[in-house]
Amino acid sequence: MTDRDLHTFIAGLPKAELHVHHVGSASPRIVSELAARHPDSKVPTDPEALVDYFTFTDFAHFIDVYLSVVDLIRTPEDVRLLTYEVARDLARQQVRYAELTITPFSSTRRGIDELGFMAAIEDARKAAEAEFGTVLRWCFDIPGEAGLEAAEETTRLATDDRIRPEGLVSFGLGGPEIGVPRPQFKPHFDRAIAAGLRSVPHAGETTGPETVWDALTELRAERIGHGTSSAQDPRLLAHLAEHRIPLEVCPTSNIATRAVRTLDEHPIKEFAAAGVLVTINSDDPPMFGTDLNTEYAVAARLLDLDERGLADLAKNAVEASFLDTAGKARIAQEIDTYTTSWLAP
Ligand SMILES: Nc1ncnc2c1ncn2[C@@H]1O[C@H](CCC(=O)c2cccc(C(=O)O)c2)[C@@H](O)[C@H]1O
Ligand SMILES: [Zn+2]
Repeated sequence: MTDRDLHTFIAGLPKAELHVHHVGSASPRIVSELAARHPDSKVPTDPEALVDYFTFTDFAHFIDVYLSVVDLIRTPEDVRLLTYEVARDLARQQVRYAELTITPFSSTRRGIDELGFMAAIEDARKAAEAEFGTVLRWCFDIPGEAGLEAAEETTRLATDDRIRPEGLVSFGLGGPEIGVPRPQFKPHFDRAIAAGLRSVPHAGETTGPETVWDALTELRAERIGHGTSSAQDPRLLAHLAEHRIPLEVCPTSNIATRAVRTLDEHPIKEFAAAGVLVTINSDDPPMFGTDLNTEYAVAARLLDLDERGLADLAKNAVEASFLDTAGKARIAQEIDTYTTSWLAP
C-alpha cells in the first residue's frame, strides 16, 4: 500500500475517538473567532501565528498555553460554538462517536453559569448528531493541580441530577501528574462511580507506572489516559492485558509535550506486543498539529499495519468505548463493510 492509499483508506475509515479534550480541540479557525470576540486576550488571532504559539517547551508550558485558550471561553454561546465546531471537525474525519473530555470547573470558576454551560454543550451535542451524524458523549475531568476544591466542584457538577447533562458517561482526572498524587481523589471517583459514571483518569503520561497502578487500584480506572510509562513495568502490562483495560494512546501528543522524545521511541509497540488493548487518539489535535487521521497513520507506521490492521485498531476503540452493545455493533459493522469494499478487487 502506498502512503497515499494509506491516507485515503484512513480518511474514509469510520472511527471512534475516546481521548480528545474539548478546549484542546479548538482549531485555529475557532480560536481566531473566539480571540476576535475577546480582543483583550494574549492568544494570537492570526492562525499562522498560532503555530508558534502552540510550540511547547515542556508539559508545564503546554498547560499555560492551554489555560490561555480556556480564558477565551467566557459565555455559554462561546461554549456552544466551540462544541459544535469540534463536532464538525470530527465528522469530517468520519468519526462516528467521540467521548469528549470537558473540564467544567475551569469554566464555572471563570464565571460561566453552570446551567448555561450544561445547556450549551447539550444543545451542540444534539445539533451535531442531527446534522453531522456524529454521536458525542462527555467525560468530566478534575484538573488535578487545581486541588480538592476543583475535585469537589467537578464531582458535584457530574453527580447532581439537576445539573449533570444527559450526555455524560465518564469521570476523569487531567493536568500535570507531578506533585498531584492520584489517591487523594478516591472519594470523588467513588461518588462518580456510584452515580453510574465510568472511571477514565489520565495516568502515566508524565510520571511512572506507579501512577497507573494508583489509577487502577484507587480510582478503579476502566481505561487509562495515555498510560505511557506502563511500558516500564512488565507486571503492569500483563495486568492491563489480562483485565482488558484499554490504553488511550495519543502518540503525537506525547512528543509535543515532550513526555516521549521521538515517535520511534514511543512504547506503543511494547503495548501491542504485550497484548494490551490499544486505542488511538488525538488528545488536543490542533495544539499538537495533528488530527485523528494523522494519529492512525502514525500508528500504522509504528505498528506496521495494513488495512485490516488499521480496521482492527479502529474496532479496538469501538470495543473500548462506553457505547451500548447495539451502538458498538453498528460502528464495527460499518468498519468491516468499508474495509471489505476497499479491499475488493
Ligand atoms: N495531554 C494532557 N494531559 C493532561 N491534561 C490535559 C492534556 N491535554 C489537555 N489537558 C487538560 O488540561 C487541563 C489542565 C487544567 C489545569 O491543570 C488547571 C490547573 C489549575 C487551575 C486551572 C483552572 O482552570 O483554573 C486548571 C485538564 O483539565 C485537562 O483536561
Ligand atoms: Zn488528555
